Amino acid sequence: MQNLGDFQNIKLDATRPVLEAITLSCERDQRRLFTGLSFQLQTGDMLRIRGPNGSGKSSLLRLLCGMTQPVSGHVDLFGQALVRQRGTLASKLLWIGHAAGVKALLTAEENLAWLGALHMHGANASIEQALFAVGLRGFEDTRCHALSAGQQRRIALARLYLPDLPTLWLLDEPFTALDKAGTKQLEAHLARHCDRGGTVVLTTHHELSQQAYAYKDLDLGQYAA
Ligand SMILES: Nc1ncnc2c1ncn2[C@@H]1O[C@H](COP(=O)(O)OP(=O)(O)OP(=O)(O)O)[C@@H](O)[C@H]1O
Repeated sequence: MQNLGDFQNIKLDATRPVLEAITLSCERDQRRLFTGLSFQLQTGDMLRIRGPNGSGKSSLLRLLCGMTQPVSGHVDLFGQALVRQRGTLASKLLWIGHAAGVKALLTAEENLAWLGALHMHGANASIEQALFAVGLRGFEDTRCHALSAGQQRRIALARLYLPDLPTLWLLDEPFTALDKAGTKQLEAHLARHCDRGGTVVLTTHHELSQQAYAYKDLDLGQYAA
């Protein structure tokens, strides 16, 4: 079994953590990706997870939202073990995966209604406004197989503009396929969310603008064997 490295604790100032990783170790296909990873995130924190392809960024995000289990260690959410909150996770965190996840035969509006269904109910006006916010005005009724990769990504990201969202956002490669304007807009939206007391964890190869937000950095590549 290959050990790709140990982590140091990331010291993030804290009272009651929104999200806490406690000595997490992760394996995939009997291959050790990381060991002893610990950090805490508070309201207002933005954590960027970066590192080379295959270093375990998406795997870490999946641990943090309870989709997979660590080989050792655990994740706490709002001060309680995440595994004991399985039935209520949709109201506590929002995860957007690295694939756009849209259905080709559904329209932009239908896709967003479906993607947002875990967090909101009804409210067509909100769906329309969210699509407008990501620049898809006029594409509401277009089936997604007729949209570009960047436009499909924008549908997935439109979830971040729906009302009554959980405050903790876990985003896997959210900047993929976005143009410069879309990237800038998303950075500003994430910064605004944190300014309002939200918490964001994202994986990306993209260099975030330091001016947009004083984000924390976790470089998995530093720990690769
Ligand atoms: N579905 C899977 N089944 C088994 N192993 C997987 C699976 N997906 C990824 N892996 C392995 O887990 C390791 C980490 O993958 P992961 O997707 O977490 O990396 P990453 O840092 O997000 O990569 P990238 O920058 O390419 O998105 C890789 O070695 C990969 O081969």
